Parts: sequence; C-alpha cells; structure tokens
Amino acid sequence: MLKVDHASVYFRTRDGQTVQALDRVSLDIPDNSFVVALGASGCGKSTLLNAIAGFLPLSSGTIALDGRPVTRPGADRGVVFQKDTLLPWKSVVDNVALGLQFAGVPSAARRARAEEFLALVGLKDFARAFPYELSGGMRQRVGIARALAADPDVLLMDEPFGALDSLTREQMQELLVSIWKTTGKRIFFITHSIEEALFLGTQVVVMSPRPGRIIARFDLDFVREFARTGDSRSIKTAPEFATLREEIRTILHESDEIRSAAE
Ligand SMILES: Nc1ncnc2c1ncn2[C@@H]1O[C@H](COP(=O)(O)OP(=O)(O)OP(=O)(O)O)[C@@H](O)[C@H]1O
Repeated sequence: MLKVDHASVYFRTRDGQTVQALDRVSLDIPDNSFVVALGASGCGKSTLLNAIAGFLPLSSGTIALDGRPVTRPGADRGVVFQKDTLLPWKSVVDNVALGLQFAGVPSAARRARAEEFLALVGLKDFARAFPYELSGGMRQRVGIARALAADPDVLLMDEPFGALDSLTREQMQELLVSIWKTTGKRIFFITHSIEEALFLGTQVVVMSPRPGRIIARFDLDFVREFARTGDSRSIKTAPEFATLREEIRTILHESDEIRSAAE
C-alpha cells in the first residue's frame, strides 16, 4: 500500500506570501490499483505527485510506501512527466537503460532489460533511433519504458499525455492499460481530463484549488472492463460513463464557483 496521510504543503512565494498547495490530503494506492487525481490547474496535483516522488517535503502529514516512510526520491518510485526527459545524445535503448546504469547493472544485462521494456511499449524496432527521430507519443512511450525498466513499486505519471493530439492520446491510454494489466504495477496518474480519469482510474480523486483538497472520490470499473474486453468505444459511449462525466463536471464547476465567491 502507498499511503498518503493528512499531507499538507505550504509554499512561500517570492513576494513573501504563503500559499497552501495541499490541505490534509489522504489517499491510499493499493496493490494493482490505478489511482487518478483529477482537477483544474493549480489544485495541487503536481505538488502531491512530487511529494510522493520525494522531490519535495511535506509541511505536515506522512507518506509511506509499503510501510517505508518517503523522504527522498528512490528507485521504488518511477516517474513520467508531461514533457519527456530523454537525453537527446543517447539512443532510445540507452535512454531506457539509464536508470539501470545508475543502479550498477552490467551493460549487457541492462541492454537486454531495456529491449524487453521497449517491446512492451511497442518500440522494439526503434532501439537504435535517437529521440529527435520519434513523435511525441513515441517519446512518452520511451519514458514509460525507462520508468518501468527500473522495476519500481509504483509508477507516478504527471499529465503524461497532456501534450499529445487526441487520437494519439487515446492510443496511449489504451497502451497504458495493457501495460498496467501485464506488469501489475500500481499507477498514480494526474490529469485535468474528466474522460481520461474515468477511463483509466480504478479510483478517481477529484481535487479543488486553494488550498488543494480532495473533494470527491469514485471507485470505478471501466478500466478493468477495458482490460477484459479491449472495447473502448462501448465503454465511453455507455450511459453510466456519461452520467459520471456530468456528475464530476458539476462538482468541478461548483468548487470553482465557491472559490471565486470567496476571493
Ligand atoms: N515552488 C512553488 N512556490 C510557490 N508556489 C507554488 C510552487 N509550486 C506550486 N505552487 C503553487 O501551489 C499551487 C498548486 O500547484 P500545482 O502545480 O501542484 O498544481 P497543479 O494542480 O498540478 O496544476 P497544473 O495542472 O497547472 O500543473 C498553485 O497555486 C501553485 O501556484
């Protein structure tokens, strides 16, 4: 279990003001789950992910991964960002093997493992290509392969498909579900797309801004249904999907109106 317990984060801005980015957020990410944080810009989603990744300290509260307190970055948490962080002078396979190189895995073994994960993301034939030769979607797939090659206990994804065109984005969502199913990794995923959250999450937490709070939680089955049937169209056009989409849209709009009225 990855457990976030009453996590709060305050930032001091350059003009000396204090901003509360997270307000007592509690969240469980159990084994095999796909937890999605959904919310408008500025509601603290990245702050939460960065705290779980160990990139920034909590002001109060705790985060523990399988009972181990999270205090710094570690190989047990793999991170994928919206913007790829590939090294342009290294080939695709060497980019994927990078984390293994830092971990001291011998050269032949890390290449074999990198190739295995490139095959998992459908890029077997691009091992020797360089990042500039790849499309945005392909670069994100390399980033996912790199994060998975280090065999993390949880995959943390910060709007990984936010910069992709809508068709590629849907293809990447479906690929990610098949990766989730094959590897059994827990995933914590951030998005501001209601549809993406509904399609991917076994649990969706809806956040509101200033201060960042969880205002609603949904346990869902669409992703398991897709993993079973492979039929995304019938899921996204189902009446239950549309009803939930409207329910969440209403929650987000109401929270925004309350915040605007308070300012
Ligand atoms: N280093 C920082 N210093 C000061 N304020 C910060 C810092 N990082 C984030 N904030 C503020 O904290 C709040 C939450 O930011 P955060 O980036 O976590 O939101 P978000 O939901 O991920 O937004 P987006 O979807 O735009 O990425 C915002 O009001 C932001 O301005």
